[in-house]
Amino acid sequence: MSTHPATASTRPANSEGREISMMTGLHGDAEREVPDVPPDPVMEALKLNVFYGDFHAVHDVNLSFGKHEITALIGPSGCGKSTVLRCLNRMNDLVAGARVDGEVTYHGQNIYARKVDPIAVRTQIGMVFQKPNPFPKSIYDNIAYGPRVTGMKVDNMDDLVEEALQGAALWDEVKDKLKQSAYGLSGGQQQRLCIARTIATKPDVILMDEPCSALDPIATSRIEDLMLQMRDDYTIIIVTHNMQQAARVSDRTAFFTARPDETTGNRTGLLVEFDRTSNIFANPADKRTEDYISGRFG
Ligand SMILES: Nc1ncnc2c1ncn2[C@@H]1O[C@H](COP(=O)(O)OP(=O)(O)OP(=O)(O)O)[C@@H](O)[C@H]1O
Repeated sequence: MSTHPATASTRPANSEGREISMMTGLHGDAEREVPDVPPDPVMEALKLNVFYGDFHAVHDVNLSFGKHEITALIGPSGCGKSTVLRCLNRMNDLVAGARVDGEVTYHGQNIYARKVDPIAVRTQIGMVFQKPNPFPKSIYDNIAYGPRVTGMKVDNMDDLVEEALQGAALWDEVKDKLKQSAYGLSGGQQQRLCIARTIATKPDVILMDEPCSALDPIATSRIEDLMLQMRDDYTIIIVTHNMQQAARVSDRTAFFTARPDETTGNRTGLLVEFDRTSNIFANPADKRTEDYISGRFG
């Protein structure tokens, strides 16, 4: 099993690589140089295990998230992608019966250490959900809400709202209707509003849990463009079922699968392979990755 990019050069070549790469629309390293290992890791998961009650949902995950990179978490349904993502900003604290073992570090500090405030963690490590979930408030108040409730020092809220909406590529579409309800926006606009709401509190890392799964292809494409723009300012970690999307936007990909327990049949998620996205799609090290990305299972 290869879970480290440094092993990439020792892998056998995959004769199907070119075909898979074309199938997924992979942009590859030609557009961006992706180093062998995640640069200046902002976050790391170290021997991460997650349980829901007695159920061992995720086994021993080690991952490193490079600064200003987009990392995609992919794999078949139930392999623990969203569970891992939720551990990265302690969202699993809010799930009854969930227990996390191991460490998640943010700039070297374990976010599960006793003295750490989970609210502060979620301010630094923001999250965008699968379904756009604007508050039943105006566009303006959706953005201003986070800074207000977290007591952020804001010199000029109008400027902050504009900056966040600009950052989410929504400003031009809403600048004349900031006081109107966010519910009047299209699904794609609502999702960009949720991204603007997340960036308004000035996070460092943005977690995205299938952010485009409720959107049409045009809205999806706008969000993907936005992610690529945002990469200059944020570290982004995305769960996606859409392999083309992982190939189009991410620098690095982690492929997970689920292994059934021989006695109980319970399926525990595990990391199979973590590498540069170009390697995962064109030259995967593990047969399970190759089978998945070429559509042979999952
Ligand atoms: N709140 C919960 N309580 C109990 N079990 C849960 C809970 N959330 C997830 N699970 C279980 O943990 C396992 C991993 O689920 P998770 O949603 O993380 O997988 P996933 O790979 O993101 O799946 P999908 O692609 O279908 O969204 C599954 O078996 C799921 O049923």
